[in-house]
Amino acid sequence: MRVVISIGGSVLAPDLDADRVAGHGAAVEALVEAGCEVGAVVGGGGVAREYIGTARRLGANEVQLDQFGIDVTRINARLLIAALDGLSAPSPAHDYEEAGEALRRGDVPVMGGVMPGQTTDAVAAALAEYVDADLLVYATSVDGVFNADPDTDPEAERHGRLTGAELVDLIAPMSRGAGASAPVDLLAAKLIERSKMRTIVLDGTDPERIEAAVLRGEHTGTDVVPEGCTENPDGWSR
Ligand SMILES: Nc1ncnc2c1ncn2[C@@H]1O[C@H](COP(=O)(O)OP(=O)(O)O)[C@@H](O)[C@H]1O
Ligand SMILES: O=c1ccn([C@@H]2O[C@H](COP(=O)(O)OP(=O)(O)O)[C@@H](O)[C@H]2O)c(=O)[nH]1
Repeated sequence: MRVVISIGGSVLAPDLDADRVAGHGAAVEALVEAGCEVGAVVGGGGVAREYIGTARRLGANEVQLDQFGIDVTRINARLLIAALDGLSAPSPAHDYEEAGEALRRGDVPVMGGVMPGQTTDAVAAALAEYVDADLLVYATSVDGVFNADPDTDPEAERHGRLTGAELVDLIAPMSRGAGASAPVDLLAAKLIERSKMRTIVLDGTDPERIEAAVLRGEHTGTDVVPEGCTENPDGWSR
């Protein structure tokens, strides 16, 4: 199975704790040992937001702010590379072609951001489409896609299963306005719909959950499945 894992910055490096990063590296290694081809995309988290906040106060424009974010995602990607112990290329891939070449060589490509105007959610969706992945996993800070923000609404209910089109419809209103927060961004949702990519959104704070979802189909988050998919094979629906 070929899988792309998107690890949010808030999940991988909220505090630059080495053990946490090592845990995510170990999860990727376990997937490779189990026979998966793995690509990883890493986000910027709170550190990126701090840089962006400071640079905004200094008068930087939105594209410049995104460049700060991209730089932080790439530094976080280097942290994951350090934890992968030679399993990956030595530096984060700059684009999808470089990542695809690494995958063909048998390495684990690790990416951060690539261009202003999007987030690493979209990078992960594009990489998954580019390498024709079987599965895309968003390891984020919330356990799936809810009908309201679970961080602020205790009544929020999780969607267990969505189609790509339903994901786009849910995310679109969340994405209006600066600073809007959503479990995946709108461009990512559109790429998932277009590519019909099987996708899981889950709480990845414990990296073993990522392993369980990929290897055994066990998770409590949200499955995004192609339109009309009714199958319930091993490791898919719960
Ligand atoms: N309907 C929703 N379902 C799930 N999460 C939501 C929703 N609306 C807003 N969110 C927010 O989306 C955020 C996604 O995680 P985020 O902190 O951006 O992590 P990451 O570092 O993985 O990108 C969470 O803070 C969550 O509160
Ligand atoms: O291809 C990319 C990826 C990231 N970013 C910038 O980097 C920030 C941090 O990335 P992301 O939001 O994916 O991090 P996460 O929320 O996963 O920690 C984003 O808000 C954008 O400003 C960007 O401009 N282009």
